[in-house]
Amino acid sequence: MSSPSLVLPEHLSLQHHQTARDKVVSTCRLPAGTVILSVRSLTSMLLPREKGRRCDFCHSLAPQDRGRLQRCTGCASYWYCDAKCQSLHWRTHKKYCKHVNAFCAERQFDQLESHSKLDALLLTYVLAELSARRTETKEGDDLDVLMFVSLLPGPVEGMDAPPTCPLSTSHRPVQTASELFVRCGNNNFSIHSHLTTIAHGVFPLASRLFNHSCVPNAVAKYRIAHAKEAVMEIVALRDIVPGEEICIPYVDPALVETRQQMFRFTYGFACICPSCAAFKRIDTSQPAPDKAGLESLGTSLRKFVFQDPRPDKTRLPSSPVNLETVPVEISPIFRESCLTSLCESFSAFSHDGPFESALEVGLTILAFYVVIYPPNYPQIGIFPSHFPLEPGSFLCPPGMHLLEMAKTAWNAFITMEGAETQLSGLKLLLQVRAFLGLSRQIWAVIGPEGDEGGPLAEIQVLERLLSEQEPP
Ligand SMILES: C[S@@+](CC[C@H](N)C(=O)[O-])C[C@H]1O[C@@H](n2cnc3c(N)ncnc32)[C@H](O)[C@@H]1O
Repeated sequence: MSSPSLVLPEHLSLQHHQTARDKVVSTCRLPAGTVILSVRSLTSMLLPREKGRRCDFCHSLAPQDRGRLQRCTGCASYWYCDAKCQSLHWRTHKKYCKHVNAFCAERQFDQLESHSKLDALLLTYVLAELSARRTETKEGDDLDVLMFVSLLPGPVEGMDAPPTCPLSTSHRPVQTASELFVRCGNNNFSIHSHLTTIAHGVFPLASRLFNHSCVPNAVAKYRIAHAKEAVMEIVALRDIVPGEEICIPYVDPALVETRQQMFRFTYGFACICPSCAAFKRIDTSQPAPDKAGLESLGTSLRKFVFQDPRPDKTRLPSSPVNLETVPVEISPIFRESCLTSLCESFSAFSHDGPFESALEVGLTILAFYVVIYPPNYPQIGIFPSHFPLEPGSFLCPPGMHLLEMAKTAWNAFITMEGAETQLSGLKLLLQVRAFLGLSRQIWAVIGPEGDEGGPLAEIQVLERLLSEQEPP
């Protein structure tokens, strides 16, 4: 399918890519924090666990000051902030409102696996959106639709499209459900708020432009606002030089083992980057390290990354460290099961104590992230109960690791027993300040995203508490 002509902002240009058709490069220097592109979704779909908590149109949380969300009286299965969001959604929702409950109750839908149910609903929404646009334009497809149907198909070509909900419309899209379905899997983004996935969305221009990198120089964030469709913003993580390709991560780079499968099965390519090549040095046919092995690898990793493994001596490295530079004897710690155990321990210790153990394990996780993620990556915390992941989704709650470390050091400080010295208290306060400072630096680059509040608001609260402890 030929591509519609692209009108790009002046700071971007499209060039040929050896295997991924095209790539987008910067035409000038783009400083860290630049919003490189801002685009609205063609369509988006709330995840089932968010239904009734968030508006089906704008995805905002139920407003606390205005009480509960309002239900669609037609199907009673879609919820809105108010009449404004409902009427904005009605242009597409009216096409399946009458049929959606019966469709979801049918055996054919009910027997699908949960990821296929999501595919079926997303495909229904794409069909409803295309049909609404045909009704509105009467002249054929608009640029967004042409862009979507010109996207590279994923590796599901030849696979049957899932069943879709019948639509009430006299303007059916000209494209078949299969033609659209093969472009949904590899061109579908997880919309997140404070790093928690809340919805999936299709953003054709972003899909057309950005290839994947395991060490990306940009990331996608989302702006959610009442009565507006979700907006994706692509933000530069570091200064990008003229002529440099701009890439985003399609999967969480911390998934060093499963990311290869996701590239192959969801996106249809094999990643040959240096980080993926370095992972091949690890013999995954061997059992993963046991508890004692993990502890000793953790100490070695902290020593390698921070020079001094003691929590109060932590300094981030001045020169870049990455998977390629990690000594091969430490590299088994990058097995995914190790990260899961570390995160489980951190979660338990930082909740119930002992906080010193939480800080030690937390530092090992931080060392892991410093190796895996590029600078200013919003340090995604890991939540082990989210395994196994849906393809293409990111590891999400409980939020940014550095902020969790600051909170843990704060909790250690406020629960200190009388016998502990003033010096220990001072050391803990220094740690709170150091972790908060690093966290603030990252969020200053990323900027506001998702719902109101979030990490920036939490940082402010902790900064205030900290200032009350310090002499004026
Ligand atoms: C969202 S599209 C990227 C846009 C694409 N460059 C274009 O010209 O339309 C995703 C597809 O691009 C290809 N792709 C993206 N990143 C890649 C990479 N790092 N290496 C090889 N292929 C890649 C894969 O075929 C993938 O399914």
